Amino acid sequence: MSSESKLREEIARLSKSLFDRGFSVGSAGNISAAVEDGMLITPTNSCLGFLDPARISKLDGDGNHISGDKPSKEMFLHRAFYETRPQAGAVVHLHSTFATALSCVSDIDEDDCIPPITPYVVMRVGRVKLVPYFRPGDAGAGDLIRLLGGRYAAVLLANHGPVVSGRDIASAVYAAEELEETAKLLLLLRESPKRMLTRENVEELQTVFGAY
Ligand SMILES: O=C(CO)COP(=O)(O)O
Ligand SMILES: [Zn+2]
Repeated sequence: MSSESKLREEIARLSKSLFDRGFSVGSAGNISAAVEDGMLITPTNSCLGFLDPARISKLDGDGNHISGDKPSKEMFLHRAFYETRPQAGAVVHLHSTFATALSCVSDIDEDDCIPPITPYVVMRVGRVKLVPYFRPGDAGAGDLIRLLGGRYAAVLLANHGPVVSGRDIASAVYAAEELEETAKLLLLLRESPKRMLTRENVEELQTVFGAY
């Protein structure tokens, strides 16, 4: 099996895993992975639980649709990550419940909207930036992500949901899950006085495990 065929299978397998555990519902969300001559991305209006690997869309390096079903309308978000983060090999966009709930809260810190409450969010996701609301499929959100210059591996789209990049498809999926669980903790603890990780704690994690 070619490496692209394996990647197609991997996208379908991990997408189904996310769907089966309720990280995505209906036809929400999209997943992409970089390939040598462009990228693979889930088709628009497809359900992450029932992808046919052979029908996953392929775009060339300029974003032209070259094969498979019609690509996700959020291809702009995905391309913005690949263009600004050369280390990114995959991107996951979800409407996962708690991260999306947090994206609708009006008083979150735009520069650190998923603050580090436990170590794994530092180790797998890093600091998360809030991107203002755009209609789904509006290329403007991609333009804003490009303006961030690759400083964030993940962003939260206001009133919409997270977009998370990783070195490969498994890392991007794990990071999206970690972001969701952290959003859940933050909302569970919203009314409680909290002991957050300190700047020293975060720096130690970045030194030992690498910065995201
Ligand atoms: O999450 C989505 C829109 O933001 C789903 O869009 P697509 O079905 O075009 O991938
Ligand atoms: Zn969406």
